[in-house]
Amino acid sequence: MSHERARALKQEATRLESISLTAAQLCDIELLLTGAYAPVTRLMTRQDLGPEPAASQIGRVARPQLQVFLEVNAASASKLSLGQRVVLRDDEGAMLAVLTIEDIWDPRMAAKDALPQATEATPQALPTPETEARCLRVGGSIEGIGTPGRHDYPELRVTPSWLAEEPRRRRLQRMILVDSAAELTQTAHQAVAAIAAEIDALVVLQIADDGLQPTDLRLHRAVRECREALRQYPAGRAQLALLPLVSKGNDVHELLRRAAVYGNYGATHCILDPRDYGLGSGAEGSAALSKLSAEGLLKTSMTLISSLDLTGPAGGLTADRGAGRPHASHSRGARRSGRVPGRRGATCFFTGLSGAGKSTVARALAARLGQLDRTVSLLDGDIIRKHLSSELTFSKEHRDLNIRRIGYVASEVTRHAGIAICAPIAPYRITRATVRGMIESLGEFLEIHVSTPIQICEKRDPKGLYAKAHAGLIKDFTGVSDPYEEPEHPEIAIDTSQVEVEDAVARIVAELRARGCLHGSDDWPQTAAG
Ligand SMILES: Nc1ncnc2c1ncn2[C@@H]1O[C@H](COP(=O)(O)OS(=O)(=O)O)[C@@H](OP(=O)(O)O)[C@H]1O
Ligand SMILES: Nc1ncnc2c1ncn2[C@@H]1O[C@H](COP(=O)(O)OP(=O)(O)O)[C@@H](O)[C@H]1O
Repeated sequence: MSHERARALKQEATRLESISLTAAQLCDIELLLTGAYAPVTRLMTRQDLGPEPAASQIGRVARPQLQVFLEVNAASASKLSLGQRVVLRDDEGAMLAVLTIEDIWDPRMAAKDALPQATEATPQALPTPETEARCLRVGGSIEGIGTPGRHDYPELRVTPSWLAEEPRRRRLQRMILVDSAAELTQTAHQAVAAIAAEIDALVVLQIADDGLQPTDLRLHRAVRECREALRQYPAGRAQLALLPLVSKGNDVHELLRRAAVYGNYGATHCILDPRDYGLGSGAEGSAALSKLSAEGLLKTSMTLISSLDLTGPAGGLTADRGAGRPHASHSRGARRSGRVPGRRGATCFFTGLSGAGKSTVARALAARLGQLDRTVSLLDGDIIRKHLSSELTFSKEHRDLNIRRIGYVASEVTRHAGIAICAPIAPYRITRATVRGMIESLGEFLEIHVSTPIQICEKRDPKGLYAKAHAGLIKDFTGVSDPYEEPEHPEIAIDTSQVEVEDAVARIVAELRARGCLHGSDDWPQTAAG
């Protein structure tokens, strides 16, 4: 999309009703926008979906392979109507796409009671109070404004068009995509390597992002295990990919959805465990996969391979999990007190204008610390306001109360030798000093001023808030109609118009290490192949 179109959409989006997406919905939108759901490129309407098949037909061609629509609760749906344009946002409020609504329906209604079809121009009369708990489905075309700001493993988050070209760039004929690769045993990886050599294929070890936050160590462990597994393959013949897939179930529909996505990422073959999709094990599972292929439910070029002993305790990479982990020898008591070397508690307190880059750098930092096996509590301004401080306004008193609450939670995390990452605006010097006073005696306190100039923040305007503030639609907006008092002596200052996210993170990690909050050296490999 051209810059002009993106700017126009952003401008329009500031006036539109919003839908806040869940992690799974965010992944769906990303898959639609990148072409990973091709030929589906929009949120489907009832017409796109076709008639709902009877249960006995499931598993036959009558059922569309992909079913991608938005589910919203009835309260949100009551603000929507056919033809309306709405902006889709992530949990922080960043604008991702504009949806033009073409259909809204209640899946539990019989056809005769169904809501009007997409062709009707009139706004819909939607839910009454007794239907409040229901989920309604919404379909229509979407236009992307931005991509979700993912800063955990950017080198592993490849697009379908890029990955599909990778075998050719490496002069290989095919691509074997390994579903949920972190679960595979060492023996299974060796078997995959042998098949790949035979059919001249690149092996892609797929890690599903599963909507996990960068603070969730499960994601980092999966990446670590797959990086370890790469050693089973000859150089240049295998690659990791972190795909925006959240599991939608463990049945055949999920398998078909994944197979369609993998095909769009360029896979000619896919290795998966039929048991993960309720298809039985061994010969039974293989037969079920062959049947799906025979029914024409898979891309013709896609072969599902299931005859390997994929998972299990014997010989698995998982067998050595935990061995050699840092700090295994330290007693629990010592760890709790924060006296374990490299495990001192800390608060990284970001402060700066809206759009300065606090959340982006904070999330990337959380992901980096996770890679270094450090658990983190991320206290982002927007998220805190959604949960802990939902009743507060942006008056001076309420902003102070909000920051003191964040400070209190961060102090508890620091006291227990964790790392708290806070990313509010925190515009007032005195309140920031109060928080520093609450934490400094318990662990390290890093005030990180994200000092990006306001002109840059206004130009970025990822949530469209500056446009609204200038139009007088938001009052007391920091930097426009409310003050921001710059820190005088921050531990770190980062102007993100001059410093890349990775470099900002590296500076903070170095500072944490120098203060005894991290163990060992910062030597995790960051190559494109993982
Ligand atoms: N009037 C006004 N001023 C500033 N910001 C506003 C306002 N209204 C809403 N928002 C959105 O709220 C986010 C800032 O919340 P914080 O809790 O970080 O603010 S504060 O520290 O209590 O001042 C801020 O998030 P970031 O853009 O991530 O900074 C905005 O999305
Ligand atoms: N070097 C950088 N560091 C951080 N953000 C950047 C950088 N360059 C561009 N950006 C963009 O600036 C915007 C910052 O938004 P966000 O992180 O939500 O800011 P804040 O949390 O301070 O409101 C994002 O859209 C991000 O992609």
